[in-house]
Amino acid sequence: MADGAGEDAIDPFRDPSMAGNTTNDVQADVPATLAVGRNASLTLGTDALIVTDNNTTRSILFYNVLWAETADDGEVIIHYAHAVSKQVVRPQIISYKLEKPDSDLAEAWIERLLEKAYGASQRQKRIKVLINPFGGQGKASQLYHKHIAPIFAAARCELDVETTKHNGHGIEIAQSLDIEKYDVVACCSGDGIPHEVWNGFGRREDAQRALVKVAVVQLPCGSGNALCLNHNGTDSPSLAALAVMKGLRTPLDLASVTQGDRRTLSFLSQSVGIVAEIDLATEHMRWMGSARFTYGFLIRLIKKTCYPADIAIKVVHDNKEAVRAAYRAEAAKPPRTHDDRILPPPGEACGLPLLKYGTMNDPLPDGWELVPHDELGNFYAGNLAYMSPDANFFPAALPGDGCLDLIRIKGTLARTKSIATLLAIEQHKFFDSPHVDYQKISAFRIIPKNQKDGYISVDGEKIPFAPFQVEMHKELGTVLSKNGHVFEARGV
Ligand SMILES: Nc1ncnc2c1ncn2[C@@H]1O[C@H](COP(=O)(O)OP(=O)(O)OP(=O)(O)O)[C@@H](O)[C@H]1O
Repeated sequence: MADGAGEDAIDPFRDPSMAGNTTNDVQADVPATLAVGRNASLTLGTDALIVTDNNTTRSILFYNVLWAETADDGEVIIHYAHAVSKQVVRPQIISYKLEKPDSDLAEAWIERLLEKAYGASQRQKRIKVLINPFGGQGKASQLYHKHIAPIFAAARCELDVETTKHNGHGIEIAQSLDIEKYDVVACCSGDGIPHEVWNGFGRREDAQRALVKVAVVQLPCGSGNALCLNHNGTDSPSLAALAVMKGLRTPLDLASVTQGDRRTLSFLSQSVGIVAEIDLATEHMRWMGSARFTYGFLIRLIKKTCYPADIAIKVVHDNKEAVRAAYRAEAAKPPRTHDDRILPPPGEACGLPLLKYGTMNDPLPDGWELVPHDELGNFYAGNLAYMSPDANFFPAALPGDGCLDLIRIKGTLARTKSIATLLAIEQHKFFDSPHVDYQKISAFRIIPKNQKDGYISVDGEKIPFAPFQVEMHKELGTVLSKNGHVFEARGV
């Protein structure tokens, strides 16, 4: 996973005026170097701020610069995230007095620094922080105060912190949130709170405005932190906080899941079969962290179980070559610098989009065909790539292609082959495994059969063991991500 937090050993003598200069005309005459004391200077390099002080030179990546300002006495103060280890960054400050006081010059230079530090990412985000005190091993509050809040504060964000009080509280908070006051809802939790927040937005009369306007991000404080892994490329709380500070607004497809009379929004996955069972039947083993998924898989494999169902699928790309081509076409595009979706105006009624294919209660849509899957072992539809830190289950997944990636694996597969298939995930050979059926789809209906009871997982939450239907909504939700258009996962 890429991680841009380390202080690079870039060439400090590279001419900063030669490359990567994104400054506008107003700033063109601002010098790159600020003389700060007889033997010290601050220089805006290509990727980093170069600090020369008494013959020592070091660089601070622009990515790590959180804020800069002048103090009353004219001192230039720069706040940045300092890497104290591979997994932890902490805010630090450097401050220097200009050799010749010139507040206009200092302000202009700081503006240029912040432009390089933030690029297309919004500065001083207004953030509603939600902390789930029961997320993961119950340490969300501790993690927030130690690793996350200091980064947000150093970046001069406006923070409004609330602790969730009960199951479903995230839905209530999002449903009544004054969305004009916030740019981001940051969930210090597992994947459960983002799921609730998007569902809370989905219940509003201005659902589409809320879903486009307010980005939902996760700071990894739970046992399942897929949202963060995929968009920030890390499950370290402080690195994720830094990534969120620098995150680009990125549209994310969301799916409607209908079952009975309920319509739920799903951002992560829907599963029936072995993965659902592992996800839901091993909740009591949360203390194991993500290892519980591997453990659960091995235990269940011994049984070699089939989960028969009738399935209808609306296919977009029906074979691996077409899936790979779609992925590569998107990955080849330059990073997104702006969000070009239309934001419905405030006050306009804009509830969730209508369902193109109706609900599970409607007759099968025209052209759909229910196909018996009597030997089904795993039906797994994913919207993101990583499902857990070592599990890039859906390497071809894309945030805004309007598709779910669908994996089907037979339950009759020999145990040795099943284990080889599991191991193939970490070796990045899963996608090409001949035992894995992989497609991109826009909707499906699944009707489990010949089983009294079982597990169905939507975003890691258990839903009743009954038929359900899913339909994708292209770019309905919004996240912040490192590169704006593909996940922080190895693709295909
Ligand atoms: N104060 C609370 N008391 C009890 N449950 C809560 C509270 N706040 C939030 N929850 C619930 O905790 C559940 C799990 O949350 P979260 O995803 O943050 O943690 P997690 O450890 O990663 O769990 P999971 O692995 O199930 O996703 C959510 O369904 C949420 O509604």
